[in-house]
Amino acid sequence: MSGTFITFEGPEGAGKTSVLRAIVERLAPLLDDQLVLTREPGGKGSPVAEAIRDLVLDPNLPSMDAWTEALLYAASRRQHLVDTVLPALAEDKVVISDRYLDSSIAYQGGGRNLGVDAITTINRFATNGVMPTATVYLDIRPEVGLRRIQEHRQDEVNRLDVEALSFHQRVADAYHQLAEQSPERFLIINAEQDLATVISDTWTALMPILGIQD
Ligand SMILES: Nc1ncnc2c1ncn2[C@@H]1O[C@H](COP(=O)(O)OP(=O)(O)OP(=O)(O)O)[C@@H](O)[C@H]1O
Ligand SMILES: Cc1cn([C@H]2C[C@H](O)[C@@H](COP(=O)(O)O)O2)c(=O)[nH]c1=O
Repeated sequence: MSGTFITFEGPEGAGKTSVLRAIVERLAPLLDDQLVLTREPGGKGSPVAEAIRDLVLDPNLPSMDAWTEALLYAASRRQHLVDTVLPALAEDKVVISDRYLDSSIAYQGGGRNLGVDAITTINRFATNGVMPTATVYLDIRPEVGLRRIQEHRQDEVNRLDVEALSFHQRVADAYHQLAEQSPERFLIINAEQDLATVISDTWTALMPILGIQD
């Protein structure tokens, strides 16, 4: 792996989609075809991973065993790495992914109570230890993020959105633990600020990693 691998993480409604859109708009003219924007579960250029996404997020499925869910996320991740992330990094590109393995540790390890160690083990196996260069963490209290979604967005409700607040609190707690353990990788952004400030803070944090001068 030689390119730059940036991941965006956060609880529901943290603003990943909005912030990523703005960051990519600013980066695209600078990086041109050296920039790859993708997302998990699923991923750009990975039909198998996308098929797993449809399954794992389907709100109409009655229930799914938590370990099955964890394995499906890991399988989607594996396919996305092989199809999209690793080839781009081998060409020295900048890959930005909306979510990666920290999501599994937070949602399945924390939210579903499967434990951080077990989910880390499954994902080490799935990723062969490929870790992001840096991770932007949009830090928001779960109740604030969920309120944003309820107020502004009625579409695309997935199986995780509808979990209880206690689930989302465990997700946020697990993210905070990860950030504490890997301060060199996590760029923590206060996502409760107005959107323009969140975007500006994110840009400032990413510039040195991307070797860009303002
Ligand atoms: N800083 C902000 N302040 C107020 N509202 C915001 C802010 N950032 C995003 N929003 C609004 O909150 C809602 C959720 O934002 P967005 O879809 O970007 O978040 P997300 O993290 O991608 O959500 P999800 O976890 O559901 O994918 C949108 O309606 C968006 O306009
Ligand atoms: C990668 C990954 C994702 N999830 C959950 C988190 C979200 O509820 C959805 C993805 O939708 P979003 O638009 O990015 O918010 O999937 C998860 O539980 N585990 C994972 O590994």
